[in-house]
Formats: sequence, C-alpha cells, structure tokens
Amino acid sequence: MNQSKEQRILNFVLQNAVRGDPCSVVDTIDKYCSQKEWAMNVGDEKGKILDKTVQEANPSVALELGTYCGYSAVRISRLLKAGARLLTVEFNPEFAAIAKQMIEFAGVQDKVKLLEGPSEEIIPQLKKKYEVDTLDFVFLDHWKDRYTPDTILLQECNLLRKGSVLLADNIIFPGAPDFLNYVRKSPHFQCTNYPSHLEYMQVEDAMEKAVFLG
Ligand SMILES: CNc1ncnc2c1ncn2[C@@H]1O[C@H](/C=C/CNC(=O)c2cc(-c3ccc(F)cc3)cc(O)c2O)[C@H](F)[C@H]1O
Ligand SMILES: [Mg+2]
Repeated sequence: MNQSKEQRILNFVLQNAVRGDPCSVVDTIDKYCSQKEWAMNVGDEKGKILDKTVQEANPSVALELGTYCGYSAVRISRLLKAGARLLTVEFNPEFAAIAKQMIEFAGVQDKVKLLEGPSEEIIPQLKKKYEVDTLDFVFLDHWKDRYTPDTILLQECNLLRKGSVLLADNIIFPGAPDFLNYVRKSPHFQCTNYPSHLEYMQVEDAMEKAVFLG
C-alpha cells in the first residue's frame, strides 16, 4: 500500500534531521514541503509570527487545535520554559501517529501531550481529566469553521483568563471569516492582525491574535 504524504514527510525528517534537535526538525519539514510536496504546516514565515507570540505570552500551559504532522507542536514546544507544557489535539489517527513520532524524534515529548480526539470532546475534559486550570496560549489551526465554536466552548468551560492569548492561522486563506467577525466584534477580545503569506507559497494569508479581556 503506497505511503501517505504525511508518512513521506516523517520519513524525510527521520532520515535528514538531527534527532533531539527541534529546530532541525522544523527546518527539515520546511525544506521537504517547499521543494518536494506542499503540506499545510504553518511554515517558516508565519512560524516566525507564532514564535514571537509564544515568546511574548511565555505560557505555562498552551493548547493547539489541529496537530497534523506536529510541525507547530515542535515549533511551539521548543520555546517553552522548563515545566511548561503544550497540549495538542488531533482527531485523525493517522496524523496523530505521524505527529507522535515527529514529536519524539524532536525530543520534545516531555513538553508535549498529544490528545487524540475531536476538540469539541477534549476541550470540556481539560480541567478535570488533564488538570488544566486556565490556558495561557491557544493556537487554532484545525478546520477553519471550527475556530468560532471552539473559542466559544473555551469560554464556556472557563479555560480562558484575563490575558489568555489566542492565535489563529489562515485568516485569509483558506479564511476564517466568521471567527474574524466574532472576535473583532466581541468586547471580550483585543485583536491584532498579522499579514503574512500562505506557507511555501506567494499567496496572501494572515494570522489574528485575540487576547481575552475577561
Ligand atoms: C473539529 N475538531 C477537530 N479536532 C481535532 N482535530 C481536528 C479537528 N478538526 C480538524 N482537525 C485536524 O486538524 C488538521 C486540520 C487542519 C485544517 N487546516 C487546513 O485546512 C489548512 C488548509 C490550508 C490550505 C491552503 C491552500 C490550499 F490550496 C489548500 C489548503 C492551509 C493551512 O494552513 C491550513 O491549516 C488535521 F488535518 C485534522 O485532522
Ligand atoms: Mg494552517
């Protein structure tokens, strides 16, 4: 049975990156996806915006929705302080298996917990089952029409506190118009837009930061 694209990306990392070196894993995925096969990783240009936002937030507990191959999980976790952790959610078992191997190869498995299942089921479990009080940082990069319902769900589950930072990918392409509307119109969020480009392409894209005001 021939391999999936995601399996080919993982194999390229296993053969070309440096085990235990998250930066080399990130760079190797970018190399493969810019030269061989496009894939929906946040990429290096938007990745730099992600890096700055994570460093500014300096989270103790971070959540990612949509792990995919683990590119942004490795990218985020390499910046976390000692004792800080990233919970990343992925409901596709094949992608979860790839991401798990990617995270372990990068050597960040002690900082990252991959939660396999749909975000709408996992978010309500974060407090009791995963011992989360509130989230300091949330990266939204899963199905674009799920950004808004999951942002509402995070609030309903009391997982956001004054200053919690949400960062959403793909505001322009593929686009998340209802999310943009929701957070920009809400008195509970302070929004900032970061123009950029679609990963590995010369197509306009953007990220939106939405800080919860309580
Ligand atoms: C809904 N709840 C979920 N729970 C857990 N895991 C989930 C859930 N929903 C999805 N997943 C999981 O999260 C991932 C989904 C990522 C979706 N991302 C994109 O579609 C996306 C698309 C493009 C794109 C741009 C140009 C073009 F020509 C074609 C595509 C660019 C991007 O940067 C993207 O992020 C994963 F696949 C899915 O299993
Ligand atoms: Mg994306």
